[in-house]
Amino acid sequence: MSTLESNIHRVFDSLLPKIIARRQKSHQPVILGITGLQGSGKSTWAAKIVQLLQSSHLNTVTISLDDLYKTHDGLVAQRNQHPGNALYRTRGQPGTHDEQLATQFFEHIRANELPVAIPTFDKSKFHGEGDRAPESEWPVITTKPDVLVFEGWCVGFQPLATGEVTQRHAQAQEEPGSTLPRHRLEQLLQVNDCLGKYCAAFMGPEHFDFLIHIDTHDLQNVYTWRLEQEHKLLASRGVGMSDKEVAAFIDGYMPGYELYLGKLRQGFFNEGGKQMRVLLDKERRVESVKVI
Ligand SMILES: Nc1ncnc2c1ncn2[C@@H]1O[C@H](COP(=O)(O)OP(=O)(O)OP(=O)(O)O)[C@@H](O)[C@H]1O
Repeated sequence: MSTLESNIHRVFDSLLPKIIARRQKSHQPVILGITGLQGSGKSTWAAKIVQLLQSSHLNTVTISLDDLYKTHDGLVAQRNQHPGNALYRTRGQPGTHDEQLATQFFEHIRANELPVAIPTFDKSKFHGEGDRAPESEWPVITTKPDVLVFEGWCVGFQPLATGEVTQRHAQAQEEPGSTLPRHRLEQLLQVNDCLGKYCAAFMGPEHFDFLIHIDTHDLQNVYTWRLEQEHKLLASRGVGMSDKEVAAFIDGYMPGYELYLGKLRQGFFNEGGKQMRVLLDKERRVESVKVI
């Protein structure tokens, strides 16, 4: 077993009894969130955790926040409505997902209203801009899930009060390296407002039972990981972003990290014991795991 696998096992082993206990208390599926920085391994962790849950005889389904994007038309409309907002130039930020689709999906899952189709987004459409896959291609859940694993880069983020965003934006003008000054305050507030709507509808602490947060001490590591990933892609497939494109891509996520990671690190839930903070070092080795 690789080191990564054994680390995932370690986290899983401590979470499993809690998941089973929660499952026995309610008919609703257990909702486990997995969140983490770009390239930190969210999808890898999610896939392995799903596999381990299945082998523990827990019927498990999974969805990524990436599958809940607006249609291509919706993404274009969002971009056109906010022409000056660089954060809406591509998909990714709160505001680029279909809140109604997400809300309905989670409501059906929670109410065990089957069958439920899992929304699917095809990133290859429109030269990589992506579009929702036709509904006929969505996988369908026909048996009651015990666990739903919901993975996404901004899962666990919670909106800040307007005054707090204003203050952080003002302070950041003096902070070398901060990406916040690259955006106007109202642009950050637009995203913050959408995040608030997501949390009220389907992504707030009350919508999850447990959360795994994959984090690191130094956000610069995110650039290193993504560069490595793209270099591997270039070597194996001959396609991939240039180093400059990678940096610009990651830059788009930094304002979110700068604004929302503080609260997530302190704790997503009001009560303790439900969040696991996995801290990775520069080589993506697990440095520590803390239950919050
Ligand atoms: N701990 C690790 N050590 C080395 N490589 C890793 C580790 N975790 C993941 N990887 C590799 O890094 C790449 C990105 O992993 P993965 O897609 O799981 O990350 P992600 O956080 O979901 O990324 P993204 O945010 O880009 O969707 C994959 O090629 C994966 O095999």
